[in-house]
Amino acid sequence: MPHSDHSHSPARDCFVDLPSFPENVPTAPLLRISLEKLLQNDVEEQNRCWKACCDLGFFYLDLRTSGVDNHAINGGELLQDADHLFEVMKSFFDLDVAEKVQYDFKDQGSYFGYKGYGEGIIDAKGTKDRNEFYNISKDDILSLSPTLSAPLVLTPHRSLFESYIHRSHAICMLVTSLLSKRLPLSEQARANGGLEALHTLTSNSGDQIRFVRAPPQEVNVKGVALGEHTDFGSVTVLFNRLGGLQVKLPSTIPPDPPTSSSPPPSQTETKLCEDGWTYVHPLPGHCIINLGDALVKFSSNILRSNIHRVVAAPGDQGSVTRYSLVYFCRPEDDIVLKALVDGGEEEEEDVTAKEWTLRRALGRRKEGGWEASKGTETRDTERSGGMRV
Ligand SMILES: O=C(O)CCC(=O)C(=O)O
Ligand SMILES: [Fe+2]
Repeated sequence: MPHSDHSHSPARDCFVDLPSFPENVPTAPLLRISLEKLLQNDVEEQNRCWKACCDLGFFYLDLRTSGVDNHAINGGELLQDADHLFEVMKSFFDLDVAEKVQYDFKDQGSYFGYKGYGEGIIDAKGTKDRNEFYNISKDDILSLSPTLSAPLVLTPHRSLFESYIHRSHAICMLVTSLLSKRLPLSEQARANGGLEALHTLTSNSGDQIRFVRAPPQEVNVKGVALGEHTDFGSVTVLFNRLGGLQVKLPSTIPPDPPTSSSPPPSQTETKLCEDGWTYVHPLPGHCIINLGDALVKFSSNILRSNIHRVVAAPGDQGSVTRYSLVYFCRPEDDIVLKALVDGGEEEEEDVTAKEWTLRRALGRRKEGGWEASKGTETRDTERSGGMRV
């Protein structure tokens, strides 16, 4: 059965006012899962979603619903919040660097707030990244922790952040509850409420909104903006509009071939598609969902947290500034990241979600921190060789 089952409809697949995604590069065959069908408890769609979570850990979620939304989950309103946040993040990134750096809290041991351009590393050699971040803490916005200082352009938008957190978290819980039902959780883990009970919105956690900006790169330099990584948490909701996100496909999943061979892709783009690296084609009306390391650990490798990175956007898209909006849903701070399934693999050490996130996030902020910032990628490499637990 082909992994990819989506049909391309060019008119629907373009974002207005942005160059279109080129047809001459291979793309990742992410399944398109319909939120509407999941909300209708469509078993076939649940099966596809489960399969995507085990095979690749990445899928598109079509948020365009026609009225089946419930109080917590509303695809159309989440899309509206995301549109609004793209505008808000531009106003933040447009501030002077001198102002933005006032909100870099790294020296206080926090990964919330601003990370300047080149202030993170993308590999073991210490190569600098090519993007800026601004991380907003869920606990701060929901008043579960002290309020961090924030620039004036952002403070009027706290209620938008709150709405976006609620709506994204609800999507993450929909996915988590589907996975919780299908995993062979131990009796104890199930009696304790399954995976959902580890992600209560009102408990302290490292959940965060992230704004990302990457400027166009020089044509002959075009390289990696955000180094290869797996996400640390449980479920990630991602909105991007320009290409540049790449996943490293396991050998069992071939990329979708380019739909046109002329003009040929640039040498840099061809090089960026070596070793299984493949572009993800952003789709309007959809978010991209991917799973993080916490779910790999809870499921003892049944679920997949795939390696990904961000490179310069391909084709004409490379001349435009790239923005993306992310929501990271993570287990509550005190939860120990260990197998919750019967007969699961033992972890080498007991690490709580809070320790894990701090170690991984801050590791990428310092030279020589690469090793400490690593996640479950090694298991990923073993699995891409065909190993399945
Ligand atoms: O910008 C993107 O498309 C992906 C960003 C990402 O992977 C991350 O922030 O963890
Ligand atoms: Fe990521």
